[in-house]
Parts: sequence; structure tokens; C-alpha cells
Amino acid sequence: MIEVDQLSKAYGSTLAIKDVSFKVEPGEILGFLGPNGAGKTTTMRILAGYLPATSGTARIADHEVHTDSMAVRQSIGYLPETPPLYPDMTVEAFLYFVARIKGVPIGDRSQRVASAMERCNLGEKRRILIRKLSKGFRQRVGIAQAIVHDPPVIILDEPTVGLDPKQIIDVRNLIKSLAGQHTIILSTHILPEVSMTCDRITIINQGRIVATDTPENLTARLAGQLGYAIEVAGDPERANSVLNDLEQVESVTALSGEGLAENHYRFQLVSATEDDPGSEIASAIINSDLGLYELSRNRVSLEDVFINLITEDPSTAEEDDSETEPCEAVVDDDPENDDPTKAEAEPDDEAALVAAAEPPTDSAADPADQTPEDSAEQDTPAKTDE
Ligand SMILES: Nc1ncnc2c1ncn2[C@@H]1O[C@H](COP(=O)(O)OP(=O)(O)OP(=O)(O)O)[C@@H](O)[C@H]1O
Repeated sequence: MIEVDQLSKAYGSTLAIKDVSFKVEPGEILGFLGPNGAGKTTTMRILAGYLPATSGTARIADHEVHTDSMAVRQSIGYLPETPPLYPDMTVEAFLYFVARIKGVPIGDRSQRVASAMERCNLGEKRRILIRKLSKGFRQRVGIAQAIVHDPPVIILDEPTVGLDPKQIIDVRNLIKSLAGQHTIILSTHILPEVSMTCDRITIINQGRIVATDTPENLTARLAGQLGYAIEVAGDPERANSVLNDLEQVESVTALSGEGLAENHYRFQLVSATEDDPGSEIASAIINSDLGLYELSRNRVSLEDVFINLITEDPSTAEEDDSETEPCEAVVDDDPENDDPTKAEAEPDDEAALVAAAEPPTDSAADPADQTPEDSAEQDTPAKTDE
């Protein structure tokens, strides 16, 4: 349903993604996981037809995103990191508006809007102005606008960012409930988000794919290797370097020092071998100027795998592409794309792009025919606060 092949994007001299390839099967939820700046938003925007790639191809529902972008926009629901909402419309009027410009036939609109509101649990808020909603409910409206035209594919960019823990659980459950009927790609930097919600995970680091697999298979990659929790006292950089210098240790991750005495630090290690290197780790600490306060074996977790993959040299991960020519940095033809402050679409940009979908014209009187100003009559006078 989604096929991405050797996609690269350069912003001026910054190579944001390089030779990104992956597939998402129909009905699947794929988690697109990576640290900040890894290239997630760039990939999502290319898939959504908002940004041209420098090279490579991406197809959604058999449409090429660049050459057939209008068909792609009809086939997808897209939730950018900042949801594209009109704050002075009511929830219901806004969803009618989106349904209309996404080309939902007039006779189907009322049912589609009702269904999107029901699935996103927005029934009680239908007559409320969007600007009066909490962030969690706005996010639901953002998801509702992405599904209102019943697209086969949904693209969600960091859908739970900025939500409180209860709202995060609600939004994750909502996303899970959409799987099966829709194919979903969800970008995030939060590991539990993908492990709880997704069938498969693609991990991106520094613009390159470093792994694609199920959470279980990814964890199994380090199966047989041992994990260690360790607490030391002394200089943390020294501790990091002593531990990293051990050839029996594959990775060292600093953990939270909460609750520890002053100058005490905790690390999680993954062994490089199946042999238990516990005594070598203990000796290295004791023979340095550090104090050893705890050393215990534990299970290797998905988080260890993630840290391991994103701390590897990306050029050596998953595929050996040493034969590949370096991607030429091509200056993007849209100067706005070179402004890092413009990395996220502003709501107005989104609306302009949605409008560019060339909706069929009709003169039907439905709530979508209200202007944002008209819709404010059900509430206090419009005051733009966003
Ligand atoms: N419009 C732009 N102009 C120039 N560089 C950009 C632009 N947008 C992104 N970049 C750069 O491209 C790289 C990838 O950015 P991108 O926003 O795709 O990453 P991300 O994984 O979504 O990060 P985050 O989680 O922080 O949003 C980064 O180095 C970023 O600084």
C-alpha cells in the first residue's frame, strides 16, 4: 500500500534523508521511529505530497507521490505535527468543510462526518469552537479530519506530542482502532509509542534506515546478549569511557540518576558476547578511580536495541551501501524549505494545500458552507488566539 524506494532529500547542503526504502502492507500500522532530527517529518511530508524528494520514489495506493500528487492526496489522511485546524470553526462545521474539499459526495457527507466524530469520540464536542478545546481534543479533531474522507492510508506525524499521559493513552487506542480498515504510518521519537501501537517498526537515524522488523524480532537481535545495570560513583565521563573501552561491552547508555546519592550514576550495558563479562566489568571499575555500588544482570529490552541501533555508525547499519555514490546536495526549489523554522507546516499552509485539492464545486447548503467566521455564531465572538 505504501512503497518507498531509495528516497533522498537535501535542504541546501543538509542531507535530511538518504536512500530511505520501506514498505507498508495493507491494514498494517508501521511505526517510523527515530531521534530528533532523524528525518521523520521530512519523510512524512514527502509521502503526503507536501515536499518534493531530491531523488527516489514513493508510491501510495499505486500513485506516485510526486507525479500523481492529487490522487495521492485523495488516498491519504495526513496529520502533521501541528494539526491543520480552523480555531474559529466548530468541530462539526470544520469536518464538513474538510469532507467537502476532500471530495466526499454531498449525500455521504453527513454520514462520514458523524462516523469520524464517533470514532474519535467527539460527539459531545461537535458544536464547540475548536479554539476552546483542550490539546487532546484538538488532536482528535486532527485525526478526525484525516479520516473523514475514509482514505485507505493515514499518515500521522508525532500524533501524541505535547499530550498528557491520559490523552496519550486515548490517542494511542484511537490509532489502534483504525488499523485493519486503514494502512497507517506513524512517526515518533517515543519507543513505547511504537511498541504498544505498531505491527512493525522502521528505525531511522541520521537520515538512514537502520532496521525494519517486528518489535519481537528486533528484540531477538540482541537475544543471547546480556544486559547489566550498573551504579558507579565518580566522574560520569570517566565512567562512560572506562565502560566503553571494554571490548566485552557493546553499548553503554546513561540512565536517570534520580534518587541516587551525589556523584553516583547509573548505566545500562549490553554485552558484546554471549559469555558473561560481569567480572571484567567489575574489575575495570574497581581498577579505575571509580566506586562500584551495583552490578546486576538484566534482560535486554527493545530500548537497548533502539539505543544500540541509533548509536551505531549509520553507514554500517542494516545495508552495506558503501558502493553507493554519495547523494548530491540539490538545492530545493522552494526557498521556504531551506528555513528550518518552517520545518512544520503552519495551519494556514495546510489549509492552502487542502484547498489545492480542487474540490468539486457544488452549491449545497451544509455546515461546510459556513466560513470560519460564520461558524462562530454558535459561540462567543471570534478571537484568533492561535
Ligand atoms: N526546511 C528545512 N530546511 C533546512 N533543513 C531542514 C528543514 N527541515 C528539516 N531540516 C533538517 O533536516 C534534518 C531532518 O529533519 P526532520 O524534521 O525531518 O527530522 P525529524 O526526525 O522529524 O526531527 P524532529 O523529531 O525533531 O521533528 C534535520 O537535520 C533538520 O535540521
